[in-house]
Amino acid sequence: MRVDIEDLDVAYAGRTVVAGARLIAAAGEITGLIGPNGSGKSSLLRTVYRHLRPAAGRVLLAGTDLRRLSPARSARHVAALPQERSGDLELTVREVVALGRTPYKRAFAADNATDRDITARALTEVGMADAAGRRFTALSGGERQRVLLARALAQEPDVLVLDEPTNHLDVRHQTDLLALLRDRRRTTLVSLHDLNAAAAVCDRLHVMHAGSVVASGPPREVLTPALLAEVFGVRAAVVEHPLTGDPLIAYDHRHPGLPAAPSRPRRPGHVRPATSRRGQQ
Ligand SMILES: Nc1ncnc2c1ncn2[C@@H]1O[C@H](COP(=O)(O)OP(=O)(O)OP(=O)(O)O)[C@@H](O)[C@H]1O
Repeated sequence: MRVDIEDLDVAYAGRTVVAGARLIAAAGEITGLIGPNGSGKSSLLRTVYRHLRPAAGRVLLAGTDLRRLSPARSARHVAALPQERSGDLELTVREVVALGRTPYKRAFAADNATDRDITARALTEVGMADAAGRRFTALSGGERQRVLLARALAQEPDVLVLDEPTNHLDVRHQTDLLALLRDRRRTTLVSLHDLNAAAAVCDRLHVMHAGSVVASGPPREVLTPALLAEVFGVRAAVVEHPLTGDPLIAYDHRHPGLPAAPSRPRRPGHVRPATSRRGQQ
């Protein structure tokens, strides 16, 4: 199910932090959002999982304005792993994951056999089946992250929205999570700080800077030394990953960052404009 973000503004108490963002998350593709701290990635994602209302513009789900759907209906289509954490849930791991079934149930209805199967499968997929009976609050940060991903998977959404899903995860679990996303092949909108992970897993990337989408395209076209310098202020070489052939960014960690980029960078000429629809469904 395709997601269109059209001329989106997001504001907090009248302060605009995302301005005129346009992008498409094509059906069945993994669409990555990258950008420096504070560039607006979470704010944009919050409008897709309806934590925030757009100040202007629209989010379309398969052509329908999200705001025309009831919360329960949109929750059957869109599930999120947000940054704002429900950290104090006094529930077991299994109960937290079962919350993903809520949009399919009448108020206060108990889980049926299908709900229990889907919950168990989601826990297995994230490698947390053995922890099903533990208290959620007793888990480590990375374990909580995986349980909350299982909750989103149990929601059986058409669209997964993941805000920094690899936060807290060790390298093995990062790799497993990214493989899971690739295998599931559903429409996924994901923000990532790890640009090498983004290069490996995303079909298309959108780069945010100071509230605007400044470049869009396949990772190979977007992740260039010039863009990394201009948007992220780092010196880096982009080489070919010796095992996978994906772009691999080799950062120069020996020297401080480059001089601060202007808040509205020039759109790099070699990157396809953000509004391009070529190759999208
Ligand atoms: N709840 C909020 N209330 C007020 N301002 C906010 C809120 N959340 C974010 N902001 C501001 O909005 C701007 C964009 O923040 P946002 O969290 O969307 O960026 P981000 O790209 O996700 O950053 P990061 O990479 O650090 O997670 C920042 O200036 C931030 O301070």
